[in-house]
Amino acid sequence: MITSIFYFIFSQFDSRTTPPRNMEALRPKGRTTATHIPPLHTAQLLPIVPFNRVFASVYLCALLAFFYHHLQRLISSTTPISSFINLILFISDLVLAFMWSTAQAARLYPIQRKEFPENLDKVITRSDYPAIDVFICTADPSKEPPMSVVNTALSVMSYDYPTEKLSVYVSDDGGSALTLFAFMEAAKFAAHWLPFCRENNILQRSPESYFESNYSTSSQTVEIKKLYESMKMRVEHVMEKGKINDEYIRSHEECQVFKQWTHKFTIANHPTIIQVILANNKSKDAGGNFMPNLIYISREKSSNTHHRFKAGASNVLLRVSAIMTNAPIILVLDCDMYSNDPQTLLRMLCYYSDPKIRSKYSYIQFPQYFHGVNKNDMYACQFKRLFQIQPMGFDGLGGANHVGTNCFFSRRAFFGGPSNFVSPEIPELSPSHVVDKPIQSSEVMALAYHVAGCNYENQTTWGYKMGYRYGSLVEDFFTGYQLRCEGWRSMFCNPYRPAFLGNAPISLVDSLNQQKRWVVGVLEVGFSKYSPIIYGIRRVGLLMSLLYSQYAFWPIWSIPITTYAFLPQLALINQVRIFPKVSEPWFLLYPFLFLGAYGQDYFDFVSAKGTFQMWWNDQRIWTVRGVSCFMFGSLEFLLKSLGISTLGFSVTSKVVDDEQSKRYDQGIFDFGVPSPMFVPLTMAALINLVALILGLAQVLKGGNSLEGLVIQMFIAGFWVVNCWPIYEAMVYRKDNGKLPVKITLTAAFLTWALYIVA
Ligand SMILES: O=c1ccn([C@@H]2O[C@H](COP(=O)(O)OP(=O)(O)O[C@H]3O[C@H](CO)[C@@H](O)[C@H](O)[C@H]3O)[C@@H](O)[C@H]2O)c(=O)[nH]1
Ligand SMILES: [Mn+2]
Repeated sequence: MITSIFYFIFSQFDSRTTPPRNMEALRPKGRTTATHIPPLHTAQLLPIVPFNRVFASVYLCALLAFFYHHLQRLISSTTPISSFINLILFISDLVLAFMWSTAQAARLYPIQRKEFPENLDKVITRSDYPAIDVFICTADPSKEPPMSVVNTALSVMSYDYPTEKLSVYVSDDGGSALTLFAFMEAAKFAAHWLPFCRENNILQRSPESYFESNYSTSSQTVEIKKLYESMKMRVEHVMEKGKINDEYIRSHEECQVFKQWTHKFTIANHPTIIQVILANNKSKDAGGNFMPNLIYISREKSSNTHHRFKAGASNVLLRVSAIMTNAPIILVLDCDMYSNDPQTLLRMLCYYSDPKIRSKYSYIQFPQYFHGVNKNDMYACQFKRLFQIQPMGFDGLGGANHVGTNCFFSRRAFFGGPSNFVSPEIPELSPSHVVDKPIQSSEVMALAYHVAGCNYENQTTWGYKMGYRYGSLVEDFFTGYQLRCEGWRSMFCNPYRPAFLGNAPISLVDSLNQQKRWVVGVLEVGFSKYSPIIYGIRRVGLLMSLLYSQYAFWPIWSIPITTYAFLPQLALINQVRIFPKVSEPWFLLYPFLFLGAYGQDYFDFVSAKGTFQMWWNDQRIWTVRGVSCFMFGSLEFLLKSLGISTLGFSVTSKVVDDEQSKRYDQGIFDFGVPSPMFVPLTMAALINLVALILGLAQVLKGGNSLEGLVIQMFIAGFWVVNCWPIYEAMVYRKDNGKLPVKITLTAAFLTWALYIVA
């Protein structure tokens, strides 16, 4: 009964979205047609959905009761101090309840898709496959080793796909000759690697990962490994030296190419460089087959113009590729995300071979999976909820969230809504424009240079109505959301074998800094005129806007997390009871709400191939984020909004230091690089320990009954368990990853000051 009321309310609010309740997305395509075409894809609601809906209703009732109790307490507060405490608790719990409701939006209609690439040849012939442009962005050769970028490119160049239909575009915001050198070397190696993969039907086509795996050794593999190692040696040698030795330059043309890096060339000020490294009408591999196009682009930079980080780079890629190949489908990749499955393009075709789908769906998002994550993912870098679990919920509501990489776009989606085409300023950029000149012809090259210029976007709608959207450091989230608001649908495709694998940060500081950037980015969306709670709700419906709000307001988690890290503990130390006694009926709500939310989250997590320990670490890092990057990111957002600071896009390092990586593999926390973000974290660790000890002492002395303090003691104990690695790092570790003494002392002093004030 309750469920149906709940269901009814939501379906009323949500009439603008057309989730699969209209069954369109759920029906296996083709099964019902007269010609008996085998299905290319299916979609199914997850079996857990009925339970989720019932549980959501029950939980909602408990929440209503809980807030009734809260209000009662708030009204009946007698002293200013108790009003203050009750108010803070009320706000914190309100935030928790809001975040709970946003998470429910993902649990009401999650769907799982399946593709059948084996049926593809019954529907489309190879010669009719659409062309595909692949975009790979890199920004800094010192943080993103060119060898790893090159591996990403090689893994996609060797896809099981007609090579003449593939073009790989590399955007280098680092403007580095070394990166271009690496690509020129990679192109030579590709002439051997591509036929090798094809002939031997290799599954792992990133050479680095292939040679790390258990591959079968034959004389051919020995040979190809030698070629790879020699290329790697040259690239790494050049990286070490920081310049390209003459001995590595093999021809007059190559010499001319590198002459573009004149002495005036700097990262912030330089002209555009576009280098066609391989052209599919000219370059042949060792077996005599044509190779895919491979094009290097370093867009023009000038310190007087704003470059819009990755969004700006992606828009240059969109324009240059339009001039050169203008493929209708675009695959966007971060430089570390290599293809882990050569059949992925065929999976994508299971959807996009149907023009009806392409006219409605702007993108197909594949999840981000990572290699090299330690056994229990101690920094919770996999973001299972963001990348694997909630996208199914988004998808069921009509559109998956975009996560910046591993995504197949329909080029048309960058030019206005499905029925509202926004025409670009020159016809050559239009998705319907047919390229009829070879990519290296002088007209094509001249136009490509023109559209890559740093002032090209002035007086155009690039970044606002066309292309990737500007205004947020998480351009991926913002762009995906805007496309959804424009009326595009999108889908989430999560095959059993991960389609792509990337690097996750392996030190605490790196991961907190990455998420601090995300925090600034999402708040830029949450507090913009496009905020999901105001603008979004009218365009995408209540549920979808709730779901987008979860991310747009992601850092408000820090309000309840910080409150529960300090307030009950300070009260405990001062022998003040702030929660109901065990004997009061209201008490029961606390364990129910806590265990209910945690339990359901645990279930979601293990359903996405998680383990108990991974989940445990994940909830620990969630509390860590609450008192560090969420807080600091929000502060930075505030400063940025006030025009006081201008935080940029600090690229996450993909370089691994040996000692650090050893600690990571052993599961030891790394605090080595001092960061102010560690201070509130250490304070939380200290105050909880003190509160727990004093609380226990009081109870043992019999001065205060345990009955009234159970909840406070439990919270302090819970934090102490979660903070265990911090105590270790503070007290008895000697390695370079221990907590810097400076941080411990500052935190201890501030904790003491807090105690005095309280
Ligand atoms: O000015 C810039 C900055 C970054 N990048 C590229 O953007 C990608 C992502 O950067 P990374 O440092 O790896 O950021 P992450 O936080 O790991 O990336 C996630 O978050 C980003 C938004 O903050 C999205 O762009 C990414 O796709 C998404 O994977 C990399 O390929 C960079 O080379 C640029 O091309 N130009
Ligand atoms: Mn990354």
